Amino acid sequence: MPEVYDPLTDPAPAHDLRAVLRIRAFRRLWIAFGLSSLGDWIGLLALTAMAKAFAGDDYQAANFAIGGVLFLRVLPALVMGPVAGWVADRLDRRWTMILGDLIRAAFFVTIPIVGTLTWLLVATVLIEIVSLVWGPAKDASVPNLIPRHRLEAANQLSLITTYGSALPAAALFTAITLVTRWAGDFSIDLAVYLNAATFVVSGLAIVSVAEIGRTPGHEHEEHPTLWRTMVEGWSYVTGTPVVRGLVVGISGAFAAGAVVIGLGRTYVEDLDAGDPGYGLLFGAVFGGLALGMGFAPRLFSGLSRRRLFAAGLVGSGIGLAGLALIQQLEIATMIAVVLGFCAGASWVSGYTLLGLEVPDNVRGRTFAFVQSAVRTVLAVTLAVAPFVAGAIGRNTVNLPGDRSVTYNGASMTMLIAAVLASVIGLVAWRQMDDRPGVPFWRDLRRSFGKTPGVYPTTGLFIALEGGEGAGKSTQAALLVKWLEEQGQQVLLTREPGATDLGKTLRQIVLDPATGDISHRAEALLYAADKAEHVDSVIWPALKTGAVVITDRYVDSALAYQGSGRDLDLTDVERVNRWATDDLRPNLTILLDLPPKSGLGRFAERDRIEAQSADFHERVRAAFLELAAAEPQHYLVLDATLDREQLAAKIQERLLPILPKVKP
Ligand SMILES: Nc1ncnc2c1ncn2[C@@H]1O[C@H](COP(=O)(O)OP(=O)(O)OP(=O)(O)O)[C@@H](O)[C@H]1O
Ligand SMILES: Cc1cn([C@H]2C[C@H](O)[C@@H](COP(=O)(O)O)O2)c(=O)[nH]c1=O
Repeated sequence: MPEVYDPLTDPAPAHDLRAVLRIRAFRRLWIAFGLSSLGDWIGLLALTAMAKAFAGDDYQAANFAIGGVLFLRVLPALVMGPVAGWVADRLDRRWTMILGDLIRAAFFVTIPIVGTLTWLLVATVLIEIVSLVWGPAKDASVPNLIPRHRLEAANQLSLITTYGSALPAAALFTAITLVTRWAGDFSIDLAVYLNAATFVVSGLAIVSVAEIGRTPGHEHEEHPTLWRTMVEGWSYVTGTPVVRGLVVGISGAFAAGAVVIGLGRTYVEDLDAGDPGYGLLFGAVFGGLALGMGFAPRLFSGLSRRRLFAAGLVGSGIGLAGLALIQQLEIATMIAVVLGFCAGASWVSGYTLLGLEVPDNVRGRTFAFVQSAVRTVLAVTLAVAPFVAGAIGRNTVNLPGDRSVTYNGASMTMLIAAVLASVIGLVAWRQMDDRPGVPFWRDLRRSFGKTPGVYPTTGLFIALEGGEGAGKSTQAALLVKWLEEQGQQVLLTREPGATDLGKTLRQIVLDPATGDISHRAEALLYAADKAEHVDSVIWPALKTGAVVITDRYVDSALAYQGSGRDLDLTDVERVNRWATDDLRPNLTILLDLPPKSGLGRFAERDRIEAQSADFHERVRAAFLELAAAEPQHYLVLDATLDREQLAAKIQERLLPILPKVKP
């Protein structure tokens, strides 16, 4: 049985990489794939060096041998991707990975022993085929080992480890070949044996990750044939708009990157920048990529991942257009960093979305499909882009008034790719947007640099939120009763009005006699109630280990004063975070009800209830938006259900996260 991890048991922010590594099963898998990646890179370096050695002194033969190794590493993915996905979804993923590692180790060991170029090339293909199965089995397992809200951080770690291990691998390879120089060609053999050893250790590390196992819940399913699996996988990818958008988008991001790599050489030639310029451009794109993967999720922590994915793509397109149009190396380098950043942001969020949105039983196939699509796009783009650039050539167009514009093939091809990447980004946006009607710029401004918040580690903090008459007080009372039956120490409180000061403030804000007051004054009165409430009621109770239930909290201020009154949401948020010391509920239960139904449950109206229907509609939409931005901290319920049904759903959600009751 997989360990049960609940998002609420570890209060660390979602993007905290250390929190992901605290999850034992993931940590072990991470060590394993870190070693596999290290081995993979050492293997690539060692095999190209060995191929050159086998080819002898003939310059042309050596180039063909090295090119052969590189080509054969890409080729199997084009042909074998769907088969690899079938294996990853059908077989026990843990054993697939263990055997995969051991088989790869065995193949590597045979290469220096057999000692021929032909076997080296054959073994390269066989190793690559095994890797093709291993990768999707690993990618598809990760979402089962960690809570949903940590998947992005886990993917950041995976990508950083996979690509970042190239550096230590290069250092290790150099060290081995330098230290064992006396051994001649045998020093490369040593590198290959070391590489095989990393695979063996990786396989052994996976033995201890029992949580991976076979896809839970699918043990008794019939096993479809390879052909049916492929057809089903294909119809799933093409027939599910979100997944289709993701696959098209990820391929687009890779095509944009491949254009820069494929045309970089001629592009810098046109800038008279030569080899150093090429190195700079290359470094800028990859540096930006690493920054995007590492920092974009944290920087835009409040932005919907679907939006971040599509916006990253459009950003890459715009960056590419900038590169094409600006013919100055310094500025081009800065643009290349931005381009890489956008592509990195898109890559990590796309990868995370695949893990979140694709059901477990087709996840292996989907990852394998993406792997094949990406490699095909890379191969085709790398081959076609220089050809298109060459066909366009260098041209000068004469303009009226003795003016002329000179453009070259590389820039023009980049411009074409820029338009394509932007269009793909927009198509992905249309297919996937999960916040229709919310303007992107407003969303972006709000999400930028949001603070992670403080989640209590003693006791449990629960907020009930929703519009007027949604049933919060009713559910709060039922919840208190149930929690006490569970032996919990419970405190029920509310906003505004739980303290002496709060009672006075409540009277002011809700009494119709108060009339119209400044919206900012209203926001500050509610915030003052919260400050007193948190300091004198909520924190002291949490510190004793109690379950604190508050009937309304900060979300009410964001919805009523922020969206209802239309104050600047960032300001309202800042004031409320300050007032509450950024204390956040472990779980917010949102009871969603059309305002008409809720208001219809009362005869009398207080000052806020008496606001317009539009006001209450804005409030409802704002609550839903807040929940959608951080689903791991919310339980959204349809409040038209009857009281008992709602209470049962709340209990089911809370049961696994209740504090341990002291005997
Ligand atoms: N699930 C339900 N179905 C139908 N009526 C309900 C339901 N839950 C509560 N009610 C009724 O709706 C009215 C409002 O309920 P309640 O006071 O719990 O709502 P509330 O969200 O706390 O309201 P307020 O906006 O004043 O905070 C009460 O008369 C209650 O009995
Ligand atoms: C906390 C909080 C509340 N409000 C509004 C929402 C309601 O109309 C009232 C509280 O009445 P209830 O019967 O206790 O639900 O106040 C708000 O506008 N801003 C807030 O921060």
